[in-house]
Amino acid sequence: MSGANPAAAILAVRGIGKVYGSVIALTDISTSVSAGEVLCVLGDNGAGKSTLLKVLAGVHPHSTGELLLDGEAVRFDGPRQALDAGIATVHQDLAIVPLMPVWRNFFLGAELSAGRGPFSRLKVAEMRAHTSEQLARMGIDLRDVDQPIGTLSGGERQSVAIARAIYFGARVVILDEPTSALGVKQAGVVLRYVAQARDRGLAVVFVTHNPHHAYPVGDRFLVLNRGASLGEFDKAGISIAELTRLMAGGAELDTLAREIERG
Ligand SMILES: Nc1ncnc2c1ncn2[C@@H]1O[C@H](COP(=O)(O)OP(=O)(O)OP(=O)(O)O)[C@@H](O)[C@H]1O
Repeated sequence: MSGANPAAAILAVRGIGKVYGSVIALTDISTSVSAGEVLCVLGDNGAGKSTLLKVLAGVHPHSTGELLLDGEAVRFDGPRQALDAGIATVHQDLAIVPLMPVWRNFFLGAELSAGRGPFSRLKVAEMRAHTSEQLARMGIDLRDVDQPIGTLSGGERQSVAIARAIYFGARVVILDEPTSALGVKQAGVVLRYVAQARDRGLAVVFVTHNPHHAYPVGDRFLVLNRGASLGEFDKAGISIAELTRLMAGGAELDTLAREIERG
């Protein structure tokens, strides 16, 4: 079913489970992602996608099973520790300051400066140049890195966030529904940069409920349903029609269609 090679994986989970009080959010999930690969995590509302993402990103500790980084079992104390280990998450609602220039947002919280204390000054020219260079490397063609980031399209903003994660040393990028609020064309923009990240050797975890966005860019597809795995598939092992049907709970939809058919 799946051609995953856990031995080569940067990040993996083995039999992971997560409970919130009495709510079982995940049971017995195993998967992995390697450099230069896109793992798509698919599922309907409440399937457990966000919970898996939070375990991978160090936001919530897992309740059972193992989280493996470069083959070693780890337990992150928080998202900072995961980030230091090279696991970056790009959230759907990006933490940006819309009125600030693109370059300022690119370096937000990690500004380059010279000197100390009251005499320190921001290295503005360098930050501008680095931003332009990094965006160009991702094939992101912005007219001007001085324009407020709020003037970019949603797809471009997500793409800048991906480029930023790579620049600051991510080996694994977790994308949390990056295309769900976007139209077809803008989603295409983001998918192109997901492929760029993969081609630059990153391990990408792409969380989505849209199989049409996942399929073109994914190498493997983990389908979740009510906290359990419905299976993990190589692209060669599943068609987009099958993936869509599996996600939507094919049999349930067929029954519904029969029920609401006109007599
Ligand atoms: N902090 C929490 N406390 C209690 N239950 C939670 C918590 N977070 C998630 N859950 C429950 O865990 C289950 C899985 O939720 P999760 O958010 O991971 O699903 P999801 O696939 O990301 O769904 P969606 O696409 O709607 O965001 C749900 O039943 C949800 O109600």
